[in-house]
Amino acid sequence: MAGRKCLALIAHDQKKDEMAEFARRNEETLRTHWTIFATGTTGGRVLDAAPALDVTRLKSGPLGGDQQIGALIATGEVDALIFFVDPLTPMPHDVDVKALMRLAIVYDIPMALNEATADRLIANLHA
Ligand SMILES: O=C(CO)COP(=O)(O)O
Repeated sequence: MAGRKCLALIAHDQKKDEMAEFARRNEETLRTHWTIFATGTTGGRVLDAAPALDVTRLKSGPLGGDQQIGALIATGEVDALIFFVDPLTPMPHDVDVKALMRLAIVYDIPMALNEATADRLIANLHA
């Protein structure tokens, strides 16, 4: 749908419940105003929680999904990134996570790393 913005969603395993709840709680706003790209497992959880959403599932993060989202940012296709990061668990693909955040900074994409910021981001950007 023309005029919709593109949102990238990612959540680490310990944050996936939070992401599912975020999607469920904001289903109407997300459905109306946002096209969503998500890493594989996160996208599955989001669709389970909010089936009406337009979600394209990419590869799982550890298998390259973070880098796919980075590529979309680099080509100008992502308007905002919501990444619920688990700060307490070491990740084998930590370099990919850092690279993705780096691109979000380079291309000046609004980036929410927790729920409080994510709520404000989607509320402000869809207008
Ligand atoms: O690991 C991730 C981000 O670094 C998320 O990937 P999944 O959504 O496939 O679990």
